Amino acid sequence: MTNPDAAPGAHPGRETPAMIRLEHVGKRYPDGTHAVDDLSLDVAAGELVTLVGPSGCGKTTTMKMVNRLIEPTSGRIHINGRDITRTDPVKLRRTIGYVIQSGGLLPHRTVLDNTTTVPTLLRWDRGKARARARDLLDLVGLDPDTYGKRYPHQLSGGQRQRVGVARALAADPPVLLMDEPFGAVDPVVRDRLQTEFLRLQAELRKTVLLVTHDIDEAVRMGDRIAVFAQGGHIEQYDTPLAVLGTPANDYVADFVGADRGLKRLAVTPVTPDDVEQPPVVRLDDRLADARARLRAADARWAVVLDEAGALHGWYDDRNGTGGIRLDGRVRDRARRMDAWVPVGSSLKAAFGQMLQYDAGWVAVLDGDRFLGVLTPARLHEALRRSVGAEETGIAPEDVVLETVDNAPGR
Ligand SMILES: Nc1ncnc2c1ncn2[C@@H]1O[C@H](COP(=O)(O)OP(=O)(O)OP(=O)(O)O)[C@@H](O)[C@H]1O
Repeated sequence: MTNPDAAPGAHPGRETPAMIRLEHVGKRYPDGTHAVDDLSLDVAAGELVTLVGPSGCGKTTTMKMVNRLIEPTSGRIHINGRDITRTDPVKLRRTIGYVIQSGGLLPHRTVLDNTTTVPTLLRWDRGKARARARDLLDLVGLDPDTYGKRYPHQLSGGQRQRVGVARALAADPPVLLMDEPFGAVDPVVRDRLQTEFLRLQAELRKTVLLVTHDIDEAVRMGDRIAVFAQGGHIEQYDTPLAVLGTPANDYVADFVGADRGLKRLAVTPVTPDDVEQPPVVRLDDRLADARARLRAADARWAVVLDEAGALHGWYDDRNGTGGIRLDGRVRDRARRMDAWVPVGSSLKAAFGQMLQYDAGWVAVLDGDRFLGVLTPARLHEALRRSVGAEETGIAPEDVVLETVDNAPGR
């Protein structure tokens, strides 16, 4: 299963031919350090793979061998079927976007000039290169008129990172290498940059290798995660759900942390099977009719939709009619409620909405269509089902749970 927060079209790679293939790759530095050892890895086109592990375990060395900033001492690396040792390294690097932690911008060049670096090296027409750079700055959330003429020191850390991403994408490379790209900014900015990059990736579907030492970032960003250990080998290479659900060994279990059950919230999607159906009334319904419907369903509250069928909020019958005439309309008693998530969002996003709105449920929508509500009990069930599925190999929807009483509207 792919990461629900990750790019929708990005797929775990087994069905499609690899865009990046490492075959028994090793790197021994001249001083004898064995940084990478017999490492094999396939990354499918359009897939985002995170390389995660503690400091010094060979993640950066592995990544730099893909654009030949470092030469392997054994093994083969192919990009799109071509052995990269047969490609001139300088030419190769112009076809691979590269984003590093500090942004890696040239300090004496403006943001616009930094962004046009690779297209200029590729001898693009100047007008075309600048137009492309402006589009990309816009895409990464920087107004080109405001920021294009600034120098890197006139930007915040987060803005520099955005320019770094725009620059890496300028020549439209199929492959993007990102080395701790969000490492130099504070957690709030990092979270925003991660979200923005995932949105961008959903559109661009680049083949991405992203190095991080942060398991949360690896889980959030990756379609698949490669967990590295000291000595430069991979202990597990799988989807975030599988790595969190069934760590391959004690090392991986230790690395992903004791709270891996919680981390699964971020990678388990809300499906239509998870929602329940409380009674639904419309703003224009008569209160008497709404009450009758609630009574018939033995429920205390109902979801309220507006005339167009969009979520408005809820109607609570618990306090009786309190003197309000029953020939009134639901709109007289309805309360607004903005807690909702699109189907397919992560359970974590749904839980976040519940907390933000202090709500006992969130509506789940498919486009504008109301599918039902997710309650804390249902959320817990979905999480347990996903753990059960991982342990038993059964599809999540077929996992049988001993359920708690969580009937809607009660
Ligand atoms: N030029 C070099 N010469 C000798 N050893 C090196 C060289 N570059 C890196 N190493 C060693 O190779 C190992 C892997 O380094 P690498 O930078 O790939 O790790 P990493 O997982 O990216 O670490 P970090 O998260 O700290 O960046 C380390 O032990 C490091 O000290």
